[in-house]
Amino acid sequence: MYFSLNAHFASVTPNITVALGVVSLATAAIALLSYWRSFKKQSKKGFPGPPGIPILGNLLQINTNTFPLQLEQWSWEYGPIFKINMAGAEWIILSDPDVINQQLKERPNRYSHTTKLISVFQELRTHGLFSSEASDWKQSRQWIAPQFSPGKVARSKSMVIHHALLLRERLNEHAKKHQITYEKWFPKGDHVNSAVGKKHADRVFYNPKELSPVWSEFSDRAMAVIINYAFAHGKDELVPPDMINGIQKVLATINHRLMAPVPTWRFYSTASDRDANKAVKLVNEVIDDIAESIRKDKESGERKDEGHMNTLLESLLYEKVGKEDDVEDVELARSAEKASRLTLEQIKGNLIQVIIAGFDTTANMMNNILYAFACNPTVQARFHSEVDSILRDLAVSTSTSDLTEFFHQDPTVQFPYTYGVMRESMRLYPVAPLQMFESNEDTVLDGHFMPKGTITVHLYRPASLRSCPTGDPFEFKPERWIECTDEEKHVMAQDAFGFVCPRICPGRHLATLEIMFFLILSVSRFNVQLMPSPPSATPARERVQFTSMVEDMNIRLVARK
Ligand code: HEM
Repeated sequence: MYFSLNAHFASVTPNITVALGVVSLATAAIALLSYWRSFKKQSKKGFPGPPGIPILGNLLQINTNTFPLQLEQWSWEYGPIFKINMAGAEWIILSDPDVINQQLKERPNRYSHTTKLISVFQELRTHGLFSSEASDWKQSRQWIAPQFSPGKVARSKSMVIHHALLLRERLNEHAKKHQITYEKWFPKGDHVNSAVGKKHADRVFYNPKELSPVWSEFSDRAMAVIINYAFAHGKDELVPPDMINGIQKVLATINHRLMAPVPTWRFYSTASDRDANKAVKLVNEVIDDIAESIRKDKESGERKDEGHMNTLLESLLYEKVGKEDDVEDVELARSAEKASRLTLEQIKGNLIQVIIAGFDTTANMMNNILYAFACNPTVQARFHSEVDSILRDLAVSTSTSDLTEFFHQDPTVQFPYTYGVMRESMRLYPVAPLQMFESNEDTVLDGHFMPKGTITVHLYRPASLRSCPTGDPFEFKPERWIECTDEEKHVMAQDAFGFVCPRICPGRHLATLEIMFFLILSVSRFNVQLMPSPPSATPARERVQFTSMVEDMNIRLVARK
């Protein structure tokens, strides 16, 4: 019986299979056709946007490492408001400064960071100001922002100068290595002559991997500055050397998770997931130890002298800071008072986040400035001459105290051209070129309905270029920052640290001080040059992870006499 049934099926199955196959193919074809029609119809109405393919839309045209550049190219083609289709979800891409400003002002009620970004930080126990929203954000912002006021940052001058001098030493080592590489690649004199006539003469070499990259030096110094500022200054002995490396791993894991299409770490942990968790645990333990040590200092009355740079953690753990007649000090005291209502857990999450937000951005900015110098030798020469003429003998000084005494003024005022270089690099090579937001309610944009949950991407560079109030917006001209009016400066500067909105970067004064000292005291001692490269060389290009930077720069440092 069993057999006969099988046999019966065997005899009718081919006919049924063919019929079913034809029906399913026809159904699929009809479904695809109607999807394609509705897709075409959708593309016609509403905002313009690049054509995509059925079902996936523009998804396959997006490369996770270079997508800001891709979106920017489209923004020039399709205008300041356009849309892309990400596998059925419509994303709105903005480079209209007014619309961007309006949306930023409407945070956190109407727009917020994407749910994915928030969960990535929460799952790694690094949740804090940057990843929080609404009242959570307000509470953190109230005690963190005053801790980065210009006055408090100015007290860290000596510490930053110390790291700028260390950076100079490290860059000198790179310059020596670059010289060796240069002489190997382009040998002169006897070597070339002796190679003439040889059958397989190997006179010129090129392998960019041999050029020692300098980014890690900027990253190490920027990390050291922010860790010192946050909690480590004066307590260095409590910071294990592997902590810095660990924090870099945490950032790499955050990058990876933000880009990952599937949250695999929720199901199984890879070695890098485990490393990141270990690193977060270690930072937490270090902060615990330092907090305990501060508490003991406080009990034993060993509070540091006035003028001493209190770390962020120290300021928070002393209930009262500074003099009552100083507005900034009163703000700091209020900030400490607000923080005293938080648990150490909440403070720790924020400290880790401040480090993450502060080191990569600054290091990448330094990297991009070097590239700008290499591409603009005339700008570089003018920068050298400004630093040489103002610093004179101090240009080669290695004394932190002499230099701290010299820099009693704001370096952005003392060195206006160098400040212009920094701002111009931020304008043309921004490290935070875009941000993504999710709408928390149904909205209407330019007459178009956007349902709750729509993703909006802000493209800051084309927005800033579109609204540039000075001439030649695509050219690298630091002098525009000196020659412009205050109003023009305000328009040009608004994008780099997060437009003018309540969430403007609280670390901007520290980042500016750091970049200025790194440029004046370290980079000014070198000529940054593009290494000659063959036509087949990979061109320099911006790539984004958590933040963006120029890669494949192929530069060398030549120590100045
Ligand atoms: C060149 C260096 C830097 C650049 C270009 C930069 C840029 C930005 C931008 C564009 C935002 C706005 C994000 C938003 O709108 O949600 C931001 C926020 C933030 N930045 Fe920076 N930043 C830099 C350095 C720093 C430093 C040194 C610190 C450390 C103190 C820091 C800490 C933060 C924090 C905590 C936030 C979140 C603020 C909030 O959501 O209220 N940044 N930064």
